[in-house]
Amino acid sequence: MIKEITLQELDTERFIAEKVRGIRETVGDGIAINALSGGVDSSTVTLLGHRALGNRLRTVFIENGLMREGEAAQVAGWFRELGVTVDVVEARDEFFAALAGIADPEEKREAITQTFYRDVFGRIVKESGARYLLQGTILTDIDETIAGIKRQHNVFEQLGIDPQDAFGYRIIEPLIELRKDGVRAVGKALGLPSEVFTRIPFPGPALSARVIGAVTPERIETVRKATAVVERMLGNTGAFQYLAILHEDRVTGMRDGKRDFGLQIEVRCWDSVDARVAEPTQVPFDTLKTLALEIIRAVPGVVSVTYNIAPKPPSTIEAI
Ligand SMILES: Nc1ncnc2c1ncn2[C@@H]1O[C@H](COP(=O)(O)OP(=O)(O)OP(=O)(O)O)[C@@H](O)[C@H]1O
Repeated sequence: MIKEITLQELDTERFIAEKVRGIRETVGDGIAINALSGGVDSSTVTLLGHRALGNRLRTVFIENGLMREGEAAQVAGWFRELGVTVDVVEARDEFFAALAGIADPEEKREAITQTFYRDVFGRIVKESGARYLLQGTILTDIDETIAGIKRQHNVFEQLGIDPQDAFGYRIIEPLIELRKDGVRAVGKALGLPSEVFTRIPFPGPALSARVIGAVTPERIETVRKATAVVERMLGNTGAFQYLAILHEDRVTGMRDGKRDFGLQIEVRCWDSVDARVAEPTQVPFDTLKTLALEIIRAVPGVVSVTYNIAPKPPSTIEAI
């Protein structure tokens, strides 16, 4: 049973000092590695690990072909400013090959987990000589995995997987006693820029969580373009999260005076505190209309844009 440290109990400087010491003791004079997505958790772990190990921590961003527009360069840029080198590793083909022909949401998650940890990351770890993986697992990830709400792709023990056997490395999880608010406080104290905190949540399976049905490079590109428009145009709503989903069904539309059996994008925008429950944001209708026109203009093949007005539950925030 992991003992929670609440935000009220958290003394950030003491926490950082203890974790830095712990990481140094565990890794000794070895090498550690970590996977950075640019989210708050892995960003905080990256800074903690660098404070403890300096260049003996290798930080990797995996270009899996499922991330948002310009994301790899943006994340690497933030960390360059902080003096941390991020290796961007190209692995698009491997992820798309693993996802080929899969439409079922759970199978997509599984294909991504396997490709990520066993194939791509497993290989990187082997090549690096690292014996330790620093990971940004937080208490909520554990709770959700145990409760069966979400199969987090960074929780192994609870799933009966021994990473040492399965992948050949030991895992260090310095944030495991914290929830998101605690992680933010630690990240801030370590000097993470506010852009990282103000980023909206983004799912582990990345844009593949927003493509209903088959995942192909073309379908991901469609949802990537729609996502860029949604993030640009709904960024000032103050909403908890906003996203675009590409549907499987095609619908009849009209483009340039001709019938066009085209694509359908669903927009979701949520008010929520902790993602457990959520209400659709009351975005002004004019904004929604402008958004729809911009998606149709910017994303080839789209003839229909819908807005989800069902709450969570029974809806979910992401599509899978
Ligand atoms: N493209 C990527 N490159 C490198 N690591 C990644 C990538 N996508 C996900 N990860 C890793 O997988 C972990 C779990 O991803 P998930 O999106 O579920 O994040 P999370 O638990 O909210 O954490 P974070 O806040 O760091 O994104 C991340 O913390 C990160 O270590």
